[in-house]
Amino acid sequence: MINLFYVHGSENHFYILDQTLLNNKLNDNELIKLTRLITSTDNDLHPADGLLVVDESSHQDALAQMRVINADGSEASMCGNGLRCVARYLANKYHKDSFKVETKSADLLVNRHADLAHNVAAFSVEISPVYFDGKYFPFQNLNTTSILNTALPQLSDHLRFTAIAVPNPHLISFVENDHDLNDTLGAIGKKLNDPNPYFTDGVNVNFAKILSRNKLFVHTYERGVGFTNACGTGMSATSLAFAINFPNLVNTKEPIDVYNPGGMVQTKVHNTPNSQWIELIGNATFVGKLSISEENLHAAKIDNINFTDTGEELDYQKFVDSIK
Ligand SMILES: N[C@@H](CCC[C@H](N)C(=O)O)C(=O)O
Repeated sequence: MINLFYVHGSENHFYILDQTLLNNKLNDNELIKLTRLITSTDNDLHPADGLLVVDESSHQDALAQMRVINADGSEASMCGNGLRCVARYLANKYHKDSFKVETKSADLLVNRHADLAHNVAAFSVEISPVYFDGKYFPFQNLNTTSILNTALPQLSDHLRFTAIAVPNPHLISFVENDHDLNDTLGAIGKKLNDPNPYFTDGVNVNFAKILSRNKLFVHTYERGVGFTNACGTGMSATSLAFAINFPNLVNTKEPIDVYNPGGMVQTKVHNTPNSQWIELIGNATFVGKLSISEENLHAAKIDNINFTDTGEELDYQKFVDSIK
């Protein structure tokens, strides 16, 4: 039997599959079918936004490789909440606290962090490379070549937007009321992730409320998923947009507290002319494991649900209560 680990960062849930444990690795079609199974709401599995696939890396510097398959079967170039969970998985497997993980665009540094609370393990992960260039998030028909605190009347009659790839694409807006934070976000997120003339590859859409100096609440409509409890790359890109668009409200020498519907993370923005990257610090919670035969993994089939709970979720919920 093979274990699929059920994990979350800020309640952004995934299953981790370690391909190195299999006699025969799943091919890409099988990975997509498995992702559709574990993200479907038509079964009794714990719900997830995607599959994190761990494999060997051919890069000299990297301990292992992580791939991210979204619920709709598309592959993302990065996942911040997922990388923290994979970092914890690899840290335990290889008895290391600091190492690099190969992702689609870069080998990223991860470090074990002090627990956030009793039994709430945490990791910090590098979010990079950062791009403002439209070639990393192709957009068209918006009558602009860059989106940096820019009004986009095609999308909204009152909001301004910033687009940043980290390196997956994010569109960000700072909003003032709950209607925009939820309903307008849902409408724009859906519009830009259905076939549309503006972002033809889709885009992750993050709406943020500024709570105070170095403090944000971020809500995300994810490409390939829909509304999510939290998006690690989204909170990182939004923190950078916060520092750029509201320099009087951000001290980049201090962490930014980023609250989200599933909890909170901290970000550290590194924004110098020569280097832009973000450090994302947050929980990496292992809720439990689902045991499944290798044959059923290949067939994307579950005969009976064999799930073992770790008990960590109870402690995570206590942590969330403590920050409310
Ligand atoms: N939840 C993730 C981002 C996952 C990828 C995204 N859906 C995309 O397609 O870019 C995170 O925590 O960063």
